[in-house]
Amino acid sequence: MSLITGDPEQSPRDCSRSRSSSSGKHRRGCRVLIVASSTAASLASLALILWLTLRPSSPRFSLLAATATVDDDASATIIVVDAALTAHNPNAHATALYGQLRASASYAGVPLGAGAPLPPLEQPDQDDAVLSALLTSSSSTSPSWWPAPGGRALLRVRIEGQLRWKVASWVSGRHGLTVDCVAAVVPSSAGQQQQQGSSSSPSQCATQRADLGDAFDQLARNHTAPRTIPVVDISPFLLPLADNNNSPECVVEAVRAAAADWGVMHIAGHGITADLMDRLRAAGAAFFALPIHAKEAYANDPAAGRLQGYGSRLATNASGEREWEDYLFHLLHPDALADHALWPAHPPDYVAATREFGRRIREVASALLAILSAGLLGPARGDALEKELTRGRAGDDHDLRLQLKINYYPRCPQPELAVGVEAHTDVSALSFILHNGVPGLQVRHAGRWVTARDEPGTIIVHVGDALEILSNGRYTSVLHRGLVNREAVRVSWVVFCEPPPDAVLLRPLPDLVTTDQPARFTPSTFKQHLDRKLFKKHQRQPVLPPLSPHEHDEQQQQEEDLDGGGHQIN
Ligand SMILES: O=C(O)CCC(=O)C(=O)O
Ligand SMILES: [Fe+2]
Repeated sequence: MSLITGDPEQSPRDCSRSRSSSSGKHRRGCRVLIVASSTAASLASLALILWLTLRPSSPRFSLLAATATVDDDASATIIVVDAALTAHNPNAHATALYGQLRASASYAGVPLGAGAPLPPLEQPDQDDAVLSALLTSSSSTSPSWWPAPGGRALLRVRIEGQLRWKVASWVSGRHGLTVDCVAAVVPSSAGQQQQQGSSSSPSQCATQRADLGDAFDQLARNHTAPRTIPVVDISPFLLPLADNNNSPECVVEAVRAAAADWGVMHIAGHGITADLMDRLRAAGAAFFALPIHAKEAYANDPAAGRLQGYGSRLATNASGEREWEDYLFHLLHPDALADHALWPAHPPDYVAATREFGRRIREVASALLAILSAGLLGPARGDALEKELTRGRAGDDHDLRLQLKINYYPRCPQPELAVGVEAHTDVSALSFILHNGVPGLQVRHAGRWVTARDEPGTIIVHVGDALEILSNGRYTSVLHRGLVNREAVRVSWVVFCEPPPDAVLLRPLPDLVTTDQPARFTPSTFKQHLDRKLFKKHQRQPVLPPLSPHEHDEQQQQEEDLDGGGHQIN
């Protein structure tokens, strides 16, 4: 009996043909799938490249004018706020699309009415647009908190909404937008002429930054993160007679690894007593507790080139940054070069405690430079970095300079709108930081901001630009910033350890320059490096991104790749 049936579909031949045709279909299907997915991938990467190259900077807002009018009649008090803001789209290739905009105003934390919707707006690149809002509130009694006639009211005018970007025909997702402006107005009554002084003067507005926030919240978040700044006990180099668990070789390796990977570490075993650190803290805190006129006796004048002394950045500065700090800055070492007239006479222990701290930090700086040199060139070359930073010469003119900056960050009611110190790298070789235990310092590591923990008794050490240059990039000048918070005043004492400004040429140590690893930096004096950085900083446009935290991290990284930020006085 034949197994061959009359059904062609069942014959082995047909069967094989049918198999080959199905695998042909399968191959065709696969090809289509491959072409489709590679087209989608190319389009996605094109969109990504487009986004990365054209990534827009957020619009900038300023308050053009605001008036407040009060109409008291028998039955109600009606307050009308009329505010006009300008929005500037600073981008060259991106249109800003604003939607769901709502304006509101408040006085002393009390909302003035329910707010008012604003029409959607499409703003072409480089365009300026005016947003105006008429906000009315009505209450049955005259509000007791309203300023007396002729008095000034600080009104908060806020615009919230959504922002999308349009680049060619591509439109981004929605980002939240919050704009806060403060308007100082003298309210007029309804019968008065408008000119009778109710208008506020133009001022900058702040755009909320998703990456900022209260330093305490950031620290709490950090506690669940696995990454923390390394703590290294350097006592074998500074306290050789102490009971050390570590060998000098282990210390060299731990410091080298921290300086290369993080550019920052907490150092323990530095030999500076808790008593001296407490005296320094008490003296600095007592200075900032003085009345403003007493502090202003030491005022600096950066515009006139006088950087040393007492200064304040409690405002939006010229480059659009909203830094929230007071500071005192002066040379600490060599003592003979210091201008002691700028060292506060009050409290009485300021000079003695600060001078003694300077002496001790100078010793720690030598020990750390020896450890870091050994980490680059081996134990026999422990003197290389300090020699290079001082040209191997003795005397005050060639000695390392120590500059002290005491940062005082007041409590900030809206920490998401301000930053203590903007992201920057220090120009110094090393910076030593002591603080009052209140969180705020954040360092950049592997694409994320990490909030420094309080490690009692330790001193934080940053690698600065000068050391990154000398090490030909093996040590990392750490990007960092200072956050503020609602609850507690933060004070930090930063000692910048630098080469003399003109006497030393900063360049990679010759032993670290090879054909495989050519010099990554061109030689310059410390002063030239500082000037170049300040120049770049002032050229830079502020970027206030209304982006989500992770987008912001990327954007921040991009900005950082362009320029590590500058610092006027370190
Ligand atoms: O306050 C801090 O911890 C850091 C301050 C800082 O980075 C600076 O003054 O350069
Ligand atoms: Fe700094």
